[in-house]
Amino acid sequence: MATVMSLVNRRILSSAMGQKYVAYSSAAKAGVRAGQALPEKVKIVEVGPRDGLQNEKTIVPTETKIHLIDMLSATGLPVIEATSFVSPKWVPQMADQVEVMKGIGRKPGVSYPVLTPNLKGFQAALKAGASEVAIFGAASELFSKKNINCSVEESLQRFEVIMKAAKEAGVPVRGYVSCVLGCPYEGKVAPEKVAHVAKRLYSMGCYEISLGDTIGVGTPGSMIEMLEAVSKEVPVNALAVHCHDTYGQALANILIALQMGISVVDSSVAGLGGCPYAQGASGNVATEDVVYMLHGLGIQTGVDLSKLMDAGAYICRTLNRKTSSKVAQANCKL
Ligand SMILES: CC(C)(COP(=O)([O-])OP(=O)([O-])OC[C@H]1O[C@@H](n2cnc3c(N)ncnc32)[C@H](O)[C@@H]1OP(=O)([O-])[O-])[C@@H](O)C(=O)NCCC(=O)NCCSC(=O)C[C@@](C)(O)CC(=O)[O-]
Repeated sequence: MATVMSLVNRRILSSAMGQKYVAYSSAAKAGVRAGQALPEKVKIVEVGPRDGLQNEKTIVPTETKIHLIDMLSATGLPVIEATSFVSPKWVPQMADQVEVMKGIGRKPGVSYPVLTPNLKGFQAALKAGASEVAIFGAASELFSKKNINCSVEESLQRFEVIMKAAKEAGVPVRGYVSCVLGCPYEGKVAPEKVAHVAKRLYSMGCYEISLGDTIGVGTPGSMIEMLEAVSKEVPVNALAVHCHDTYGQALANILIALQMGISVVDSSVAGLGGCPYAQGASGNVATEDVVYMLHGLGIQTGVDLSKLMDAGAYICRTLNRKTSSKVAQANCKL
């Protein structure tokens, strides 16, 4: 942690002095190599409207979802995951996916991907006007079974079918790997398993692979180990991290990922969320907290933090819940 703190201090100092920052890390054992620069820019993938809301117990009105997405569109976020085309029997909260896609005001330059577990979901997404989709696999057999009712291998075969249809339709596809740092049913997950699934998704044509710490159990140590294994199989510039914050490790894990060359971070406004098939998992890391940290490091995101906090305050007020964002709490926007 001392290394990370001095890294942060040096970044702030050197960015204040207008110099190009270079992080000299002593964590070489862990693969954080001396001389590795932090990225100048980070792309934030906002997953609140999908990952955040999918776990809400009471059905959120469609207009609320649309208003949230429209508010997020005004913040400068480049990607907002809007909904998912999954079975309404499995995730009733996402049953209004078509209305959400029809109702949102799409801002030019912003991408609104949706989750598609199978060809049926992909076709419905296309019909509803989705111009980007995401397929979602797992590094754990039991989680795959609980989440999408098939084995990891079967899921990859299903995804090949989606990829073929997506290529024909000219739709870019993002790939998720869940349980990269631990599984609610199997416990520890070997980094090699994560690397295997990530490689398969990348080889079939996903332009980006998002590595999900679904239950937020990872630490900087396990994150480094996992990223070392995955980056042997998938170029680091095609990787993203997707950290839940159950154990309060998400920002530290993200900082490690940045040090290792990753420049795409998933997060959820107000820290909304959790996976319905990962009991006990808390929400994603709050987007407000990620933006605050990145801007503090002198890294550009293009996101207006104040507008983002307005969006977070809106959804928390509407759902009558407390924000999980420390930054929002500190700024008393609620
Ligand atoms: C994959 C299935 C569908 C398999 O579920 P299944 O029951 O095996 O599917 P099936 O093919 O046997 O079909 C059963 C019924 O579902 C219907 N169906 C089938 N497919 C669809 C579809 N696409 N859209 C709408 N309906 C669909 C189908 O038509 C049929 O309807 P019925 O004849 O009984 O009336 C199901 O397991 C499912 O929907 N799972 C989704 C679970 C989910 O959304 N989980 C949360 C997202 S993943 C996540 O949060 C993790 C992530 C990405 O954030 C990263 C991280 O944090 O790790």
